[in-house]
Amino acid sequence: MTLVLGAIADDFTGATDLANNLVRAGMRCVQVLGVPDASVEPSDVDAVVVALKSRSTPAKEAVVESLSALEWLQAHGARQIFFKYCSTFDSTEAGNIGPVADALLERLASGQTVMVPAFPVNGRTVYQGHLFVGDRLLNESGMEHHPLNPMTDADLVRFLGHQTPHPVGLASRHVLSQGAGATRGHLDALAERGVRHVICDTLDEQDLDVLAEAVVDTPLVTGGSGLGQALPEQYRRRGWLEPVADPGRLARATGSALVLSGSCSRATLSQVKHFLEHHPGISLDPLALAEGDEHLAQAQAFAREHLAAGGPVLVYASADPERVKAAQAALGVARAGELVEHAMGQLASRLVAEGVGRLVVAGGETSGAVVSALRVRELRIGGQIDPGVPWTQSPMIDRDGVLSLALKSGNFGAEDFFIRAFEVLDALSAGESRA
Ligand SMILES: Nc1ncnc2c1ncn2[C@@H]1O[C@H](COP(=O)(O)OP(=O)(O)OP(=O)(O)O)[C@@H](O)[C@H]1O
Ligand SMILES: O=C(O)[C@@H](O)C(=O)CO
Repeated sequence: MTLVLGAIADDFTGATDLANNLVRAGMRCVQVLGVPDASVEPSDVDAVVVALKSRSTPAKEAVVESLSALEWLQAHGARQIFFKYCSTFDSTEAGNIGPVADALLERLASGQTVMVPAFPVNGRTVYQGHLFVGDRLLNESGMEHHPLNPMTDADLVRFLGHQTPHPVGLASRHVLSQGAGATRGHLDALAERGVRHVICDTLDEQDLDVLAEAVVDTPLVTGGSGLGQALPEQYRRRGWLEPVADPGRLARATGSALVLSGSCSRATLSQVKHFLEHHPGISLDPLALAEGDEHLAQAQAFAREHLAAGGPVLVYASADPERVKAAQAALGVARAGELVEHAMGQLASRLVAEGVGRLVVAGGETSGAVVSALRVRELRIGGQIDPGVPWTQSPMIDRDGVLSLALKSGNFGAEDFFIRAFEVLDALSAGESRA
């Protein structure tokens, strides 16, 4: 089977976000977790999104994994490659976006790629190369407190310049406003001057359409999921896609309802607060996790009791910046994160074994830890809960039935997300397959 699009996502929620937009724009798409074996054949799909957990790993590891994903996607004929990173450009100065993009370009023998992080429906826009979250610059949006990759510079041309030895350029709104032809011409002119990475301004969906038309024939595109919502129309115009009746249909969801939250992003903190006003929840503290198994056992017992009473129930490590900093000062940044992620993975596998069948996970790294612990290999994408977050399903590993999973990016979703997600799932599995 020849793929139209092969995507490599640097975290699991980001992969789901992109897959969601591709499905909503009419592509048949599957999300695989990790690089599949060479023998795995994608069938009846136009796109595969390979979800990696490479956002916060050392750059060399991220490059090796991304190239291995590329090899698999190329072996299945992908016409275009999409490197998906966060709409808030999450990475450290020594981080992975530049090195991975450079390595992919080299392997694809291509001289240039666009960088389009914007996702306007979720308030991520780029103007004069500066990334905004709503009406705030990235570095004043709360992202400056991110536990793993605090974002302290909104100027993406400058920031990416720290991550690549190659020149970084800009396609400004002024250029985009002249249409796809002018934008293509601008990119070509930059390429002639050796500009390898082009940060693209994007204010709205129309800008995404212009960009998609300008780059549909380039071997590599990079960005957030916004570009993924615009590319399928360009593929259709080229006759590469068949019409699909309902690419987001899900099976009936069963089992009890659990929320695991390891995200400390602003949106998640308000979702945790809102959930706790209506349903039971228990917090996990990395300092207590470091002392032994007792703390995790208590959380598990609490969740089990409330799941038996009907659920939904929440287990959360989500904490405000001061508490996160205190844990990191005592344990180190990596160790604090690992303790929480390990605990979330353990809870997920134990509680799913006991009957949880509907699971919401908040946070990309947290989602990576949870789906790895659950040994989930592939996700079918269903209807959307909020922009960027669909319900997905995977076969249960050790028994019959399906596990319904919603992997929520830290800053996505309305305040009532953790509660409404289960209502949306009920509606989806009652036969209304699109939210
Ligand atoms: N109380 C805490 N103290 C220190 N670290 C924590 C705490 N709670 C969670 N963490 C860690 O913070 C990190 C949060 O990253 P994660 O990717 O899960 O969320 P996010 O960044 O909000 O989501 P996304 O990447 O989807 O935007 C994880 O490594 C998690 O283990
Ligand atoms: O692009 C986004 O904001 C999300 O899909 C994401 O990557 C968060 O982890």
